[in-house]
Amino acid sequence: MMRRKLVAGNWKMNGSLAALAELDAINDAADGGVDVAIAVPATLIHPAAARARFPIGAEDVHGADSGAHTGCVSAPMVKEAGASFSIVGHSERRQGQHESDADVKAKAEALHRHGLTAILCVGETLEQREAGKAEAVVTAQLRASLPDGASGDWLSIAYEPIWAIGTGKVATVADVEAMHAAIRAALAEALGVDQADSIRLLYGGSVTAENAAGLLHAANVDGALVGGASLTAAKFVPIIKAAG
Ligand SMILES: O=C[C@H](O)COP(=O)(O)O
Repeated sequence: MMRRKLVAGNWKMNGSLAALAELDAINDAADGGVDVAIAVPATLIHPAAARARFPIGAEDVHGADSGAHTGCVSAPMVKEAGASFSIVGHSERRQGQHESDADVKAKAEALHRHGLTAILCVGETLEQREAGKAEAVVTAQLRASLPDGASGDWLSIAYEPIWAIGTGKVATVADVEAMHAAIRAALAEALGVDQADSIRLLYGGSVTAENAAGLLHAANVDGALVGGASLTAAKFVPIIKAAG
């Protein structure tokens, strides 16, 4: 199956109204044969969506639609603001905000309920990798957080080894290919081969213009989830071009 490449940015807790000027140059690069998307802080979704000609998303949503959840935003809220997708299960939320696999599953299902798409993140710690448990940890995480009705129409999976995030340490192409093959096999077991083949698998963790081409054209790699290098057009546009 031909899966279009997706280069997604994640601004994390960075950016400002002034930073939205970066979107103008990204608009031009986003007109090619590669899907481009950027997740921004909740406060920037509305102005970013007005300025971008590609999908703008949230970095997280709550699993419920509304209620007593101080500080959280829901899928219908980010949709109203202009988001068409959200990241869920980023390790910075699994670790920093103690989110469980069940939480992540509920968040993804909330997005689907409201017609939004999801990028669901999984990844192992350095300790787990060094203990030889990386594939077991990641596939268990995936199975437990996989939403009901999972399909490539609305779901992508991002493999983000935690030790590679923001560290400048990149997984080798061989390691990424091995993990993505394990993820694809786990998806096939859960969903059947056809559904599993429809789901895009992104790699995230210190992706830059320099290493993007090798990673993006590796087997079973259908795109990238880019943190630091998505903050400026100068760094992000070459990654989009490397995917093409
Ligand atoms: O969501 C993006 C990832 O956490 C990767 O971040 P990074 O590119 O800054 O390493």
